[in-house]
Amino acid sequence: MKTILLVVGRTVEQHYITAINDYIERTKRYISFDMEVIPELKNTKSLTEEQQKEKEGELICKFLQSGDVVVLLDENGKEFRSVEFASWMEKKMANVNKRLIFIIGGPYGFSPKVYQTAHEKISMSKMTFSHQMIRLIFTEQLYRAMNILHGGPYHHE
Ligand SMILES: C[S@@+](CC[C@H](N)C(=O)[O-])C[C@H]1O[C@@H](n2cnc3c(N)ncnc32)[C@H](O)[C@@H]1O
Repeated sequence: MKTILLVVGRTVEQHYITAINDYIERTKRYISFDMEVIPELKNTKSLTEEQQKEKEGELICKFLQSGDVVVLLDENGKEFRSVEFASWMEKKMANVNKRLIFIIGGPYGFSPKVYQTAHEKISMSKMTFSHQMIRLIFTEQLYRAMNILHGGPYHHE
């Protein structure tokens, strides 16, 4: 199984880039994992929030292939403890043949079409984070999950 984190818009702040790449590299010790970036839209000032979400949604859907298992990161999704997320990942690793795609929305979230396409929604907290910050939170949790499954020393409880 290949695991992909699909995001909208490049990260420009160096402190996020360094930290996100660190967790991606650490996670790659355990699974095939990459972050794919859909370039940010141009001239968004002439678009309403709904139009921006629609256009971002079209680009997201274009990236998806049949057989993908699509999981949205969404404040209203299912919440896990870290050990529970590790077990959830373990099941996916056993059952998903091709690609497990986690998607982070743009600044205004997802279009209705993306919600319709998704198989599951996962929340990292009931609070809303920026679309940049959530990349770091998710990659850290994915690394933590892998470390838990391999009995590593990273997670304590
Ligand atoms: C700034 S938020 C968008 C908030 C927007 N109000 C909405 O309705 O989704 C940008 C993206 O970050 C992700 N995100 C933010 N907070 C999250 C959380 N607590 N759990 C999971 N994903 C989150 C989601 O993918 C969201 O689409």
